[in-house]
Amino acid sequence: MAFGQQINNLQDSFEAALNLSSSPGAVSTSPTQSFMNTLPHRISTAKQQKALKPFSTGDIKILLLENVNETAIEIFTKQGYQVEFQKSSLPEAELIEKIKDVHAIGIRSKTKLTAEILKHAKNLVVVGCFCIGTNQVDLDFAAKQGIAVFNSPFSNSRSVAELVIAEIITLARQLGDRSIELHTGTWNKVSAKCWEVRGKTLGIIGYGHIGSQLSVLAEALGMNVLYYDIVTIMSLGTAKQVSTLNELLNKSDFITCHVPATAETKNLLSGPQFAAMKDGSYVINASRGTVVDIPALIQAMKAGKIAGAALDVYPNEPAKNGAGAFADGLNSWTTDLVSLPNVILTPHIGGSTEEAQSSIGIEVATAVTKYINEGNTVGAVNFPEVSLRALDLDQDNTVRVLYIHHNVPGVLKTVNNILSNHNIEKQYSDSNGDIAYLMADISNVNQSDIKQIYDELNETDYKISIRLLY
Ligand SMILES: NC(=O)c1ccc[n+]([C@@H]2O[C@H](COP(=O)([O-])OP(=O)(O)OC[C@H]3O[C@@H](n4cnc5c(N)ncnc54)[C@H](O)[C@@H]3O)[C@@H](O)[C@H]2O)c1
Ligand SMILES: O=C(O)CC[C@@H](O)C(=O)O
Repeated sequence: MAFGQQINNLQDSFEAALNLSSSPGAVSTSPTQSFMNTLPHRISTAKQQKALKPFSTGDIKILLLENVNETAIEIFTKQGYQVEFQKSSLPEAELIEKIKDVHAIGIRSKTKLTAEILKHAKNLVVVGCFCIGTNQVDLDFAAKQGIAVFNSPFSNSRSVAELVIAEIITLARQLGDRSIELHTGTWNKVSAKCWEVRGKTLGIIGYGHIGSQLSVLAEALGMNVLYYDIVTIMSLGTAKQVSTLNELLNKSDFITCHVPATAETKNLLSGPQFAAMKDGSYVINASRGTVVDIPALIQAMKAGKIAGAALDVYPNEPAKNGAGAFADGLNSWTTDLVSLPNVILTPHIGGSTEEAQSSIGIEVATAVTKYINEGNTVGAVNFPEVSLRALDLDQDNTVRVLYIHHNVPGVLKTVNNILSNHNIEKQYSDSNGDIAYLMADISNVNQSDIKQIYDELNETDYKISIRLLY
């Protein structure tokens, strides 16, 4: 049979498989003519690594929201994916409409991918969070739907740490107030309650990527550094870990939060914690808006207990830029907060630098592309991390099986019964809680073998989704 004819038959059999399946990932398994037309060319370049494609790259639809960096757009466009780009996040109803149709979505911190929204995402294979935080995505629900989620764990850490350093000095010198006064014509040359930061103590809550980077910068300014974390972490420089949050609060002049949004960190700093701080201390939060109880902070500032605060994050944040967006309608305490002296308010820009955004764009877009094209989940935050070495370009009768399933006894036995009728070149499987993921390269298969493998896997119990790459 001529090669072109074989390819056409293979395409038909995949399209048939597609029509038979009802799994969430099934839409992604069928090659189309445009992809198939590129195959003879790719195969003729012997001894290079084979570029696996899930189906026609031109059919892959990616929705990028929240002004994701152009480096990501370039990477996706080079792959031939269809990219839709929006500067802001979308209202829920519009997001639900759009998400029904896409295979990948790229977001930052504002887009909430709740179970309610993800339920509509029948074709969605992967979410790219172009940021550090992933609390805006229902990670468990996504995993149960067979949707892998990737983020960028540290590309903007340095930017946040630098912002916090700037804020420490800004608060200590009341720079925000002096600047606002002078902008409105008031000359107010004062030194009362303005301090050097040298010799002061910085208390860092959460000594991860950002907290530890900040520790190094603060020591370079001559500050003493204490930190509190739920895990024991090696200190950098001469920083010291303390064993209780209260100890940190009692001993620090500046307290800064760098923890994720979790049930445990909700209102981590509230009335009792402000009361435990030294008189005249300063509070900084560039982590998540849930971590600091802002009405309690307002009270502590009004009582003169806290001398200043810098906030970059809020429980509710506007969906897009614009005048009037930050108001009592969004957070009821806004008027009270903005009227306090020595409060620095920034619109969630801790990670917003050219350097950070461009490297996040590259990092997350590359991870998403590798998952779409190769099934590689290294770096996924809700999936087991599995990777198989690439196929050689001349391995043209090989199919890569990606099988996402519930982690229950007996599944692998069933799956390997199906696969073991063929030559398994290599195979790797891992689990993460309830979700397990198997990658296998099966060689010497023809189109009817591939269709059979697909159909049989599709019938297995506990399957979540299947993709076949070749
Ligand atoms: N403002 C911004 O633009 C911006 C930018 C990047 C990250 N962030 C936020 O900052 C957070 C921290 O970022 P990171 O990269 O340093 O994260 P990380 O995961 O590297 O570090 C977080 C640290 O917090 C600790 N921790 C968790 N729960 C804790 C608790 N209850 N008490 C004390 N410590 C606790 C962890 O053990 C870990 O060491 C992110 O989760 C993200 O939400 C904000
Ligand atoms: O860019 C953003 O929207 C989020 C930045 C930051 O909070 C993060 O989690 O990386």
